[in-house]
Amino acid sequence: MQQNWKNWVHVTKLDPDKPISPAAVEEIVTSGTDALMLSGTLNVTQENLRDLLDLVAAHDLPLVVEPAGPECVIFDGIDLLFVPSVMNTDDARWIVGKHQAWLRHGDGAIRWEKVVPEAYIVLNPASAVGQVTRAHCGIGAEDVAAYASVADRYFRFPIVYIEYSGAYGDPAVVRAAADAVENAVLYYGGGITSGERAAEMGRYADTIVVGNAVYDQGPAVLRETVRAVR
Ligand SMILES: CC(C)=CCC/C(C)=C/CC/C(C)=C/CC/C(C)=C/COP(=O)(O)OP(=O)(O)O
Ligand SMILES: O=P(O)(O)OC[C@@H](O)CO
Ligand SMILES: [Mg+2]
Repeated sequence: MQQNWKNWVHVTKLDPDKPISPAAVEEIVTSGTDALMLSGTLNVTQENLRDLLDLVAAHDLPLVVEPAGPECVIFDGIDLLFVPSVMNTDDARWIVGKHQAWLRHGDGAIRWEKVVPEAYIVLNPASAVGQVTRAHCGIGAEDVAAYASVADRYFRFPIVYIEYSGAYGDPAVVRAAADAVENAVLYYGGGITSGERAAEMGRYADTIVVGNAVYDQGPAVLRETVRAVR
């Protein structure tokens, strides 16, 4: 399970800050998605994370937690911990500072075999992640490609994540990132609300992430996005 993540083509991102019914969970886990990622920028706590984990744990899909800070790190009951660093911010807290604090003040119980670092390139200035990290979102395809290349070839991040959270991105930007990345797995997330959009971004990204649509349109949308990238 722990190495297999490189083969995922479709990931569903669930937000511990949003309510979800057991019926919706049932529809999500049977949609054909490869894994569930539990993540959000705002209002994620150990408590709401645990509550969501309790709802999804009975099913045997891989479970990933993607923490927005050291306070949302957990290891029990999950398969992998995807830890972001934001490439396109000037605020070093979001590149390495939170990580230093995590190791400095943590209890030393980091399960490194579960940790997968992610290089985020944040491109929607209206998203919570864009606002919180003060990412430079107005950059062009060549800038994005250069960040992707630095993340992949220099820092050797195993994942490069093109993040438009809440908005559908520019396929030309994702294509430029795909051309630039040699070894990393390329993630795309943002505004995937249909099979068409899933297919378009899935042409360039190795793995697509569907988040808000599950809540805004209902979990039925997952099946068509899964079908589009298989
Ligand atoms: C050192 C540790 C353990 C963590 C630090 C992690 C860092 C640097 C995070 C920075 C980027 C970030 C806040 C990532 C969270 C994952 C993410 C992008 C979730 C999606 O967020 P949105 O959809 O914008 O937010 P809401 O869903 O909360 O509105
Ligand atoms: O919520 P959406 O817009 O689908 O974005 C998915 C994910 O990339 C958010 O971190
Ligand atoms: Mg979100």
